[in-house]
Amino acid sequence: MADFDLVQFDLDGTLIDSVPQLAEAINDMLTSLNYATQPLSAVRGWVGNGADMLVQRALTATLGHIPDATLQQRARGLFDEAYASHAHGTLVFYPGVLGTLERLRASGKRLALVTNKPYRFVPGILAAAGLEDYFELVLGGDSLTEKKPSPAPLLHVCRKLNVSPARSLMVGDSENDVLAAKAAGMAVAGLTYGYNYGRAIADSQPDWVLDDFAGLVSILKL
Ligand SMILES: O=C(O)COP(=O)(O)O
Ligand SMILES: [Mg+2]
Repeated sequence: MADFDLVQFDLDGTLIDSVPQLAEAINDMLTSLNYATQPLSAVRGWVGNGADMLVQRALTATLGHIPDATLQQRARGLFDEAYASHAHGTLVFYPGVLGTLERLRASGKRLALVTNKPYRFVPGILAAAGLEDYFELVLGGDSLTEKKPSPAPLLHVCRKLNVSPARSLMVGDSENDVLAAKAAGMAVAGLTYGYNYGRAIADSQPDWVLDDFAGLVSILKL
């Protein structure tokens, strides 16, 4: 494997456990619509394809069928309103994340963040987490016309930062991260502790399977 100059990180389920805040927002949305709330464990299985899909999956589980466009749009507005107030709630990093990011930064690795979360929520979350100065470029799921599993955002970062995909490593918890990286011609490390629709990340065959974020130190030969 090549040496890597650039590391692109996923956010939810990789750096922070954001399901508690997402579940609060989903349940505020459901309550506003006079539906019963959903358990955290269910919400965990719906994360990965951005806010529209999260809302659609929650409504589909509640109604027993896919919501019509009017309800979907109304629910998405309610979700956004609720998530804006919950997103910065007690943020929980996974073990090893802060120390490892600091070590990567100190070693001169270039770092970027590519999440499927709508961009408008991301700077506030990074600031609340104290991560606002770590990433040279931050993309949300709606920053470009395509989100992961499309390789487009990962390739966009490579182009903008002038680093070839072959010298870039993707780090994520979901098959969307692995598929995007493989399609971009990038190596990828998959973390086992995040959200992958309840499936094992190893099934997507990332180049490395890590139980612990600090495992990046040896992949990056620090
Ligand atoms: O918002 C999502 O669905 C997932 O976000 P992520 O890409 O940071 O894991
Ligand atoms: Mg993720």
